[in-house]
Amino acid sequence: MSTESSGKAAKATLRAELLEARRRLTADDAQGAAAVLAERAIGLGELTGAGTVAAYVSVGREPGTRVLLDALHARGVRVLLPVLLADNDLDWAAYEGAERLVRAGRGLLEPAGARLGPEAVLEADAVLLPGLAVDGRGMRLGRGGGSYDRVLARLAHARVQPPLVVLLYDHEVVARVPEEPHDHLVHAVVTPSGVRRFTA
Ligand SMILES: Nc1nc2c(c(=O)[nH]1)N(C=O)[C@@H](CNc1ccc(C(=O)N[C@@H](CCC(=O)O)C(=O)O)cc1)CN2
Ligand SMILES: Nc1ncnc2c1ncn2[C@@H]1O[C@H](COP(=O)(O)OP(=O)(O)OP(=O)(O)O)[C@@H](O)[C@H]1O
Repeated sequence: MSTESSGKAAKATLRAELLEARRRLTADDAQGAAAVLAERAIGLGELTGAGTVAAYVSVGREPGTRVLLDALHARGVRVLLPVLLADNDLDWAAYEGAERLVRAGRGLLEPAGARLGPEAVLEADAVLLPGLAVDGRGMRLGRGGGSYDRVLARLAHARVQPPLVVLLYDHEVVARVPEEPHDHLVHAVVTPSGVRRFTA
């Protein structure tokens, strides 16, 4: 078996375990974590000077981003949110408040405003990306759609290097995330117990 296919299989196994663990979280667990995560994330140096932040709307038992989105929006930061395209690539639109979010496919909430195009993410001064796990190198495991792999490839191609930050639960910082050649490292992870930065 090639390194690539074994990485893919190992990712699928770890992804299933972590999604199952998230499903077991109670609403109270999730709400408690979201409040602490928001407080930590709002104070991040990576976000304090940012004029534009690319983020996402947490759904289900994902580590909560809603309080953070409102705090950034209230601070005058331009917050870009993803819009899932048919091929799993991401378009972007500005966050205009919770009342301007609409239900989309796959349980997602997406911004109702004008689509800015997939290249809009290149304007972000920091990128908050979803994940299921990260390891001590900053290797991230996503949902497997490859959406953020494409975002990260697009940033690398344009030679822009905004800080890449993942919000996770504590147990999702793991010893090792299986990797494939297309994977990119992130710079920091925020969990309820703290912030960890990775140096390449
Ligand atoms: N909140 C959020 N928004 C995001 C992402 C994400 O991971 N989280 N994405 C990251 O790339 C993109 C959307 N990609 C997605 C890919 C797969 C599934 C998915 O498998 N959903 C399940 C139902 C939800 C669940 O229980 O997990 C499904 O369709 O069966 C969802 C979003 C862009 N927006
Ligand atoms: N730059 C790219 N362009 C198009 N497809 C890509 C790119 N990078 C990776 N992919 C494809 O996306 C699929 C999912 O990759 P992977 O399992 O690494 O996703 P992930 O990083 O866990 O998820 P996500 O990026 O959505 O958070 C793979 O089949 C991979 O070949």
